[in-house]
Amino acid sequence: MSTTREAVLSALDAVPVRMADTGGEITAAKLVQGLSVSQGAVAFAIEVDPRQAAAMEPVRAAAEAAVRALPGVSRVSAVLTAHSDAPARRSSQPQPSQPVPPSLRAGPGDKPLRAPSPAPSGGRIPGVRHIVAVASGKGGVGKSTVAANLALALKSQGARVGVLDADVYGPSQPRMLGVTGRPESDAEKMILPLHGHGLTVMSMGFMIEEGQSVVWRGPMLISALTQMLHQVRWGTLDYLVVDLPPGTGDVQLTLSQKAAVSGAVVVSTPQDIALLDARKALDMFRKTGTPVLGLIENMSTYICPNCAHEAHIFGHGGARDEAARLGLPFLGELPLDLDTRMLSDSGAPIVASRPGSDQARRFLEIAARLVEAPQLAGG
Ligand SMILES: Nc1ncnc2c1ncn2[C@@H]1O[C@H](COP(=O)(O)OP(=O)(O)OP(=O)(O)O)[C@@H](O)[C@H]1O
Repeated sequence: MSTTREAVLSALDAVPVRMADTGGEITAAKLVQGLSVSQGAVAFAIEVDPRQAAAMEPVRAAAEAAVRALPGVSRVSAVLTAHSDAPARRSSQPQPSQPVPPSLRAGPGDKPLRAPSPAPSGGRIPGVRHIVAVASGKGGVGKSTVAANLALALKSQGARVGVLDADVYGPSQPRMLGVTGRPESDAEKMILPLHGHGLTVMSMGFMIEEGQSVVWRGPMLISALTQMLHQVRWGTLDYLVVDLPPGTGDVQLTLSQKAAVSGAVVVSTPQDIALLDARKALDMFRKTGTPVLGLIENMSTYICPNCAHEAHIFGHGGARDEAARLGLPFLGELPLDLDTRMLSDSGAPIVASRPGSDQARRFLEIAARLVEAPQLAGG
């Protein structure tokens, strides 16, 4: 028999939350948002003041454990969330009764942390040899497409590869890799990732309902990303490819703080404006001490499928020139290609579904150049 909403709320009513300002106590049930109970699978968010998010992690864990202990519960997903700035305005702020690890504390006044701090256990994920971040200065340049196909190209070289979709604002790897479902957790409360096309996959998209919008603030992002890095059974992997959100924000910074990243690949289209943004991404990696393994130019040219004429719609060669200017490796260029778009958007990326195509060959060449990076040679 599966559990009911009432049973879940009553379990959460037994989880105490101490208020920071009054010293009084409420229960986790009072902070629960978006409770969904379906055939033994329970999901909910705990709404918190963004400034208290990291400190509320023990409350989240206790709430999750209380619900998991109910008869008829097969899966539990509990996340911390903040909706707009409402909780920040509340006079009574919740406070956990357990100490918070300094590495998870938010900066004063909800300001994002600015300087990298040491990651737990040196940021290494047991069993994972290399973490490779795929980044872009702006959205829509094909970063997720490149991340998925690059992961598949590395796998086709015989490597064991995982994909962590850290694009919290628009997780697209579930759709691109055709992987759906909710991850379960094991007896040690480690999250069990899902699998698709031979890749081990974890995405924020698995934790939220499709079409649901989640308002994330800095400390929540830190908590969610840290969990996805260090509380997932990644197993033995040669490469964990991390699909970052576009731009230069808290997720990028957190990854460099919480994980031993071997290096980053920056994807850009050739337009000046995209390159301008790519420069900002490169500058961020320089400041966080993350090696840049190379640049990729996507949507580089358009090759007419009928007459093979090559048109330079967005200009051409800008990323190659930029790489040369900065003394960084240029990993390759990928033309605009209808199959690439259709196959990625339908859950069967071109490297997996058309391995003999010209575009798949380009991804394989890019992967071959990437693994030559000195940062990926050892470990
Ligand atoms: N080389 C390409 N040829 C044709 N379509 C492409 C190519 N690369 C990406 N696309 C398409 O462009 C769209 C945007 O790609 P994608 O989602 O990978 O971009 P992104 O940079 O990750 O975007 P965001 O981070 O803003 O979500 C998708 O529909 C994708 O299929």
